Amino acid sequence: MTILEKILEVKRLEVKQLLMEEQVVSCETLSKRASLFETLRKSDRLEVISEMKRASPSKGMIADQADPVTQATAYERAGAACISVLTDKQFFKGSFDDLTAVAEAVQIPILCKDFIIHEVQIDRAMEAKASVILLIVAALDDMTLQRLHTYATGKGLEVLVEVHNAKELSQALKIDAELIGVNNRDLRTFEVDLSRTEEVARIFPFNENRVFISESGIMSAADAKRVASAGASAVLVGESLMRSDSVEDSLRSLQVPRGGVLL
Ligand SMILES: O=P(O)(O)OC[C@@H](O)[C@@H](O)c1c[nH]c2ccccc12
Repeated sequence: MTILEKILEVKRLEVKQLLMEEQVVSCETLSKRASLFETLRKSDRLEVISEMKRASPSKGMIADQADPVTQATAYERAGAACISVLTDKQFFKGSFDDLTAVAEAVQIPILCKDFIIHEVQIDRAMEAKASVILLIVAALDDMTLQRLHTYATGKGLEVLVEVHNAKELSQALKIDAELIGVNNRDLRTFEVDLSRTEEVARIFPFNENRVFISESGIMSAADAKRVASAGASAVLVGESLMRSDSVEDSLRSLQVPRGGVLL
Protein backbone atom coordinates (compact mmCIF):
# COMPACT_ATOMS: atom_id res chain seq x y z
CA MET A 1 0.00 0.00 0.00
CA THR A 2 1.40 3.43 -0.88
CA ILE A 3 1.53 6.22 1.70
CA LEU A 4 -1.13 8.11 -0.26
CA GLU A 5 -3.47 5.11 -0.02
CA LYS A 6 -2.78 4.88 3.72
CA ILE A 7 -3.50 8.57 4.20
CA LEU A 8 -6.72 8.33 2.19
CA GLU A 9 -7.90 5.43 4.32
CA VAL A 10 -7.51 7.61 7.42
CA LYS A 11 -9.28 10.49 5.65
CA ARG A 12 -12.28 8.28 4.85
CA LEU A 13 -12.60 7.55 8.58
CA GLU A 14 -12.25 11.24 9.42
CA VAL A 15 -15.02 12.09 6.97
CA LYS A 16 -17.31 9.46 8.48
CA GLN A 17 -16.70 10.92 11.90
CA LEU A 18 -17.28 14.49 10.74
CA LEU A 19 -20.54 13.47 9.11
CA MET A 20 -21.70 11.71 12.27
CA GLU A 21 -20.80 14.61 14.54
CA GLU A 22 -22.70 17.05 12.36
CA GLN A 23 -20.74 19.70 14.18
CA VAL A 24 -19.28 21.34 11.17
CA VAL A 25 -21.56 24.09 10.11
CA SER A 26 -21.38 25.11 6.52
CA CYS A 27 -20.56 28.79 7.04
CA GLU A 28 -21.40 31.28 4.39
CA THR A 29 -19.10 34.09 5.31
CA LEU A 30 -15.53 34.07 4.18
CA SER A 31 -12.88 36.06 6.00
CA LYS A 32 -11.77 38.98 3.86
CA ARG A 33 -8.40 38.26 2.31
CA ALA A 34 -6.62 39.08 -0.90
CA SER A 35 -6.99 36.63 -3.78
CA LEU A 36 -3.94 34.39 -4.08
CA PHE A 37 -4.57 34.06 -7.81
CA GLU A 38 -4.58 37.84 -8.33
CA THR A 39 -1.48 38.27 -6.17
CA LEU A 40 0.43 35.72 -8.26
CA ARG A 41 -0.89 36.96 -11.57
CA LYS A 42 0.16 40.55 -10.94
CA SER A 43 3.57 39.91 -9.40
CA ASP A 44 6.79 40.16 -11.35
CA ARG A 45 8.80 38.21 -8.81
CA LEU A 46 8.59 34.57 -7.79
CA GLU A 47 6.11 34.57 -4.90
CA VAL A 48 6.39 32.30 -1.89
CA ILE A 49 3.62 30.21 -0.35
CA SER A 50 5.27 29.31 2.93
CA GLU A 51 4.18 26.35 4.94
CA MET A 52 3.70 25.55 8.63
CA LYS A 53 5.00 21.96 8.70
CA ARG A 54 6.00 20.20 11.92
CA ALA A 55 6.53 16.75 10.49
CA SER A 56 5.95 14.66 7.40
CA PRO A 57 5.82 10.97 6.50
CA SER A 58 8.96 11.32 4.38
CA LYS A 59 11.11 13.38 6.78
CA GLY A 60 9.73 12.45 10.20
CA MET A 61 9.94 15.28 12.72
CA ILE A 62 11.01 18.56 11.11
CA ALA A 63 10.26 21.18 13.78
CA ASP A 64 8.27 19.82 16.70
CA GLN A 65 8.68 22.95 18.83
CA ALA A 66 7.57 25.38 16.14
CA ASP A 67 4.89 27.84 17.14
CA PRO A 68 2.45 28.41 14.25
CA VAL A 69 1.83 32.07 15.04
CA THR A 70 5.53 32.96 15.41
CA GLN A 71 6.27 31.13 12.17
CA ALA A 72 3.35 32.72 10.30
CA THR A 73 4.06 36.29 11.39
CA ALA A 74 7.69 35.91 10.27
CA TYR A 75 6.43 34.64 6.89
CA GLU A 76 4.07 37.58 6.54
CA ARG A 77 6.79 40.12 7.47
CA ALA A 78 9.04 38.66 4.78
CA GLY A 79 6.32 39.19 2.17
CA ALA A 80 4.91 35.68 1.70
CA ALA A 81 1.97 35.59 -0.73
CA CYS A 82 0.12 32.97 1.32
CA ILE A 83 0.59 30.69 4.30
CA SER A 84 -0.07 26.99 3.95
CA VAL A 85 -1.00 25.21 7.17
CA LEU A 86 -0.97 21.44 7.37
CA THR A 87 -4.08 20.34 9.24
CA ASP A 88 -3.56 16.57 9.11
CA LYS A 89 -2.78 15.23 12.59
CA GLN A 90 -1.68 11.66 12.10
CA PHE A 91 0.91 12.04 9.34
CA PHE A 92 1.93 15.72 9.54
CA LYS A 93 1.29 16.60 13.22
CA GLY A 94 -0.83 19.58 12.22
CA SER A 95 -4.29 20.70 13.31
CA PHE A 96 -7.24 22.93 12.51
CA ASP A 97 -6.37 24.90 15.66
CA ASP A 98 -3.03 25.72 14.00
CA LEU A 99 -4.89 26.95 10.94
CA THR A 100 -7.25 29.16 12.90
CA ALA A 101 -4.45 30.57 15.07
CA VAL A 102 -2.48 31.48 11.93
CA ALA A 103 -5.53 32.92 10.18
CA GLU A 104 -6.24 35.17 13.16
CA ALA A 105 -2.63 36.39 13.31
CA VAL A 106 -2.05 37.36 9.66
CA GLN A 107 -3.94 39.06 6.82
CA ILE A 108 -2.60 37.20 3.79
CA PRO A 109 -4.39 34.23 2.16
CA ILE A 110 -4.43 30.95 4.13
CA LEU A 111 -4.23 27.54 2.46
CA CYS A 112 -5.70 24.54 4.25
CA LYS A 113 -3.23 21.77 3.43
CA ASP A 114 -4.98 18.44 3.81
CA PHE A 115 -6.20 15.50 1.78
CA ILE A 116 -9.70 16.55 0.84
CA ILE A 117 -12.05 13.88 -0.48
CA HIS A 118 -15.45 15.16 0.71
CA GLU A 119 -17.43 18.42 0.99
CA VAL A 120 -17.57 18.21 4.77
CA GLN A 121 -13.80 18.76 4.90
CA ILE A 122 -14.22 21.90 2.81
CA ASP A 123 -16.83 23.18 5.28
CA ARG A 124 -14.42 22.44 8.09
CA ALA A 125 -11.56 24.27 6.35
CA MET A 126 -13.78 27.28 5.82
CA GLU A 127 -15.02 27.21 9.39
CA ALA A 128 -11.37 27.17 10.52
CA LYS A 129 -10.84 30.38 8.43
CA ALA A 130 -9.00 29.08 5.36
CA SER A 131 -9.33 31.08 2.14
CA VAL A 132 -7.70 28.50 -0.15
CA ILE A 133 -7.99 24.69 -0.19
CA LEU A 134 -5.90 22.01 -1.86
CA LEU A 135 -7.29 19.33 -4.15
CA ILE A 136 -4.85 16.58 -5.11
CA VAL A 137 -5.69 15.09 -8.51
CA ALA A 138 -3.97 11.79 -7.65
CA ALA A 139 -6.33 11.35 -4.71
CA LEU A 140 -9.60 11.91 -6.59
CA ASP A 141 -11.52 10.51 -9.52
CA ASP A 142 -12.51 12.99 -12.25
CA MET A 143 -16.08 13.42 -11.08
CA THR A 144 -15.19 14.00 -7.45
CA LEU A 145 -12.46 16.47 -8.43
CA GLN A 146 -14.97 18.42 -10.49
CA ARG A 147 -17.64 18.28 -7.78
CA LEU A 148 -15.35 19.43 -4.95
CA HIS A 149 -13.85 22.17 -7.11
CA THR A 150 -17.29 23.53 -7.94
CA TYR A 151 -18.39 23.27 -4.29
CA ALA A 152 -15.34 25.17 -2.99
CA THR A 153 -15.32 27.92 -5.62
CA GLY A 154 -19.09 28.30 -5.13
CA LYS A 155 -18.35 29.15 -1.50
CA GLY A 156 -15.81 31.78 -2.51
CA LEU A 157 -12.76 29.69 -1.67
CA GLU A 158 -9.80 29.50 -4.02
CA VAL A 159 -8.53 26.06 -4.98
CA LEU A 160 -4.97 24.94 -5.56
CA VAL A 161 -5.08 21.88 -7.80
CA GLU A 162 -2.05 19.64 -7.38
CA VAL A 163 -0.71 17.53 -10.25
CA HIS A 164 2.34 15.35 -10.89
CA ASN A 165 2.41 14.72 -14.60
CA ALA A 166 0.90 15.50 -18.01
CA LYS A 167 -2.17 13.33 -17.51
CA GLU A 168 -3.04 14.97 -14.21
CA LEU A 169 -2.39 18.41 -15.74
CA SER A 170 -5.01 17.72 -18.40
CA GLN A 171 -7.48 16.80 -15.62
CA ALA A 172 -6.74 20.11 -13.87
CA LEU A 173 -7.20 22.03 -17.12
CA LYS A 174 -10.53 20.30 -17.79
CA ILE A 175 -12.01 21.83 -14.64
CA ASP A 176 -10.53 25.28 -15.48
CA ALA A 177 -8.31 25.37 -12.40
CA GLU A 178 -6.71 28.79 -11.95
CA LEU A 179 -4.05 27.75 -9.44
CA ILE A 180 -2.17 24.68 -10.62
CA GLY A 181 0.74 23.26 -8.62
CA VAL A 182 3.22 20.62 -9.65
CA ASN A 183 4.42 18.58 -6.71
CA ASN A 184 8.09 17.78 -7.20
CA ARG A 185 7.71 15.04 -4.61
CA ASP A 186 6.29 11.75 -5.81
CA LEU A 187 3.67 10.88 -3.18
CA ARG A 188 4.30 7.19 -3.79
CA THR A 189 8.10 7.02 -3.56
CA PHE A 190 8.87 10.35 -1.76
CA GLU A 191 11.49 11.04 -4.39
CA VAL A 192 11.95 14.78 -5.01
CA ASP A 193 13.00 15.99 -8.45
CA LEU A 194 12.70 19.60 -9.63
CA SER A 195 12.72 18.42 -13.24
CA ARG A 196 9.04 17.52 -12.70
CA THR A 197 8.34 21.25 -12.72
CA GLU A 198 10.29 21.65 -15.96
CA GLU A 199 8.55 18.69 -17.60
CA VAL A 200 5.05 19.91 -16.79
CA ALA A 201 5.99 23.53 -17.62
CA ARG A 202 6.91 22.49 -21.14
CA ILE A 203 3.32 21.48 -21.84
CA PHE A 204 1.59 23.99 -19.57
CA PRO A 205 -0.70 26.28 -21.60
CA PHE A 206 0.33 29.58 -20.01
CA ASN A 207 -2.28 32.33 -20.19
CA GLU A 208 -3.77 35.03 -17.99
CA ASN A 209 -6.42 32.65 -16.60
CA ARG A 210 -4.07 30.32 -14.77
CA VAL A 211 -0.86 30.34 -12.79
CA PHE A 212 1.78 27.68 -12.41
CA ILE A 213 3.22 26.82 -8.99
CA SER A 214 6.16 24.61 -8.10
CA GLU A 215 5.74 22.61 -4.88
CA SER A 216 8.22 20.81 -2.60
CA GLY A 217 11.97 20.42 -2.42
CA ILE A 218 12.84 24.12 -2.83
CA MET A 219 15.92 24.50 -0.63
CA SER A 220 17.82 27.50 -2.01
CA ALA A 221 17.75 30.61 -4.17
CA ALA A 222 19.29 28.49 -6.93
CA ASP A 223 16.29 26.13 -6.79
CA ALA A 224 13.96 29.14 -6.88
CA LYS A 225 15.73 30.56 -9.95
CA ARG A 226 15.51 27.20 -11.66
CA VAL A 227 11.72 26.87 -11.30
CA ALA A 228 11.19 30.59 -11.99
CA SER A 229 12.94 30.24 -15.31
CA ALA A 230 10.70 27.27 -16.10
CA GLY A 231 7.70 29.61 -15.75
CA ALA A 232 6.59 29.22 -12.13
CA SER A 233 4.76 32.16 -10.55
CA ALA A 234 5.24 30.82 -7.05
CA VAL A 235 6.89 28.15 -4.96
CA LEU A 236 5.35 26.21 -2.10
CA VAL A 237 8.02 25.78 0.56
CA GLY A 238 7.87 23.96 3.87
CA GLU A 239 10.88 22.12 5.21
CA SER A 240 13.69 24.52 4.29
CA LEU A 241 11.85 27.45 5.95
CA MET A 242 10.86 25.39 9.00
CA ARG A 243 14.52 24.46 9.54
CA SER A 244 15.95 27.92 8.88
CA ASP A 245 17.60 29.92 11.66
CA SER A 246 16.56 33.14 9.96
CA VAL A 247 13.18 32.50 8.42
CA GLU A 248 12.68 35.98 6.99
CA ASP A 249 16.06 36.10 5.20
CA SER A 250 15.56 32.60 3.82
CA LEU A 251 12.11 33.46 2.49
CA ARG A 252 13.28 36.73 0.92
CA SER A 253 16.13 34.93 -0.84
CA LEU A 254 13.52 32.89 -2.75
CA GLN A 255 11.69 35.96 -4.12
CA VAL A 256 13.78 36.02 -7.29
CA PRO A 257 12.73 37.83 -10.48
CA ARG A 258 10.31 35.91 -12.66
CA GLY A 259 12.30 34.35 -15.43
CA GLY A 260 9.63 32.55 -17.35
CA VAL A 261 6.59 33.53 -19.31
CA LEU A 262 5.34 37.00 -18.39
CA LEU A 263 1.84 37.76 -19.56
O1 LIG B 1 8.63 20.67 2.70
P1 LIG B 1 8.75 20.93 1.24
O2 LIG B 1 9.59 19.90 0.53
O3 LIG B 1 9.21 22.33 0.96
O4 LIG B 1 7.27 20.79 0.61
C1 LIG B 1 6.22 21.69 0.93
C2 LIG B 1 4.90 21.23 0.29
O5 LIG B 1 5.03 21.31 -1.10
C3 LIG B 1 4.54 19.81 0.71
O6 LIG B 1 4.32 19.84 2.08
C4 LIG B 1 3.30 19.26 0.01
C5 LIG B 1 2.96 19.43 -1.28
N1 LIG B 1 1.80 18.80 -1.57
C6 LIG B 1 1.36 18.19 -0.46
C7 LIG B 1 0.22 17.44 -0.24
C8 LIG B 1 -0.02 16.98 1.02
C9 LIG B 1 0.89 17.20 2.06
C10 LIG B 1 2.05 17.94 1.85
C11 LIG B 1 2.28 18.46 0.60
